Amino acid sequence: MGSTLAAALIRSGHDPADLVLSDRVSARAEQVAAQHGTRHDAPAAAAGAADVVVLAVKPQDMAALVAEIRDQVRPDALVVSIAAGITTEFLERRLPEGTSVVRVMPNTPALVDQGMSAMSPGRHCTPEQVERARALMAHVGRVVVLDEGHQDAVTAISGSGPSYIFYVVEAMIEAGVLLGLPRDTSTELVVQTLYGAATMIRETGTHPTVLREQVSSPGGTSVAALRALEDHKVRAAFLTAMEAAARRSHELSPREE
Ligand SMILES: NC(=O)C1=CN([C@@H]2O[C@H](COP(=O)(O)OP(=O)(O)OC[C@H]3O[C@@H](n4cnc5c(N)ncnc54)[C@H](OP(=O)(O)O)[C@@H]3O)[C@@H](O)[C@H]2O)C=CC1
Ligand SMILES: O=C(O)[C@@H]1CCC=N1
Repeated sequence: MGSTLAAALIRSGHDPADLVLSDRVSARAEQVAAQHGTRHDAPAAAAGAADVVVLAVKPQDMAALVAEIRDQVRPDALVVSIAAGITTEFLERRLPEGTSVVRVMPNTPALVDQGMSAMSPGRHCTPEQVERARALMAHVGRVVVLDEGHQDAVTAISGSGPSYIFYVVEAMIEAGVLLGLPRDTSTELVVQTLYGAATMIRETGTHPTVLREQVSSPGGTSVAALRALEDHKVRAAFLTAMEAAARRSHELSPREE
């Protein structure tokens, strides 16, 4: 996710020379930096040189990373975390008093500038810093600012969301193959159907229920399929799945000693 954001910043016109990438494995940072023409450095040195520090490690690695960089973070720096489950309070307690922190949940469609990010500012952020973080994420798609209490739900819906969509796409492609279509034809049919349906929702502003009803001719094929989905409790499965994701996001918040 970190390299996706770096690539997007460069696409949007940021000078690669202004970006410094880091990874636990320095050869990996070096390789990604070479790919994008950015600089790379050890985490503490990179943080010390930055006016915006983006933390993009797994939640389980966050405490160790923050301990590594805390003495180098500039007093006027803005620290942006994209980690699931890591609260602004967790970061504020570990960074020097008064450090400005923003929690952001992005998603992988940022890779094609169609990301969805939800951001929640910490206690010390000024309105200008909130705007700066918003502008940063706006380079890779849409941004909403919301209360941090909603971040586990956001993680379940838009953060992890692409994985469910890809799963449904996989299943539909497989169904096409089962019905005798060549795999590449099935893939093209499914991908364009997904793209078309998503564009319709966005461009018409019509509720998905109405759009679904428009496809479903009385006594026809769509209702036959939708009936089977209801029989298999697919709607309930989605609700349960997203509750599980939100619960997991909450579990990833390390307990304070
Ligand atoms: N993938 C996604 O769709 C999304 C991910 N996120 C969040 O983004 C974060 C990263 O996720 P993702 O990109 O999937 O994870 P990855 O494991 O692919 O990337 C994290 C990278 O950080 C490195 N790392 C770990 N500890 C340190 C350290 N102390 N200093 C420097 N680098 C370190 C890891 O090294 P190593 O492999 O050796 O551990 C790894 O290369 C997570 O917190 C996740 O919740 C948020 C939204 C969407
Ligand atoms: O699966 C995960 O934990 C991360 C957070 C949101 C999307 N991917």
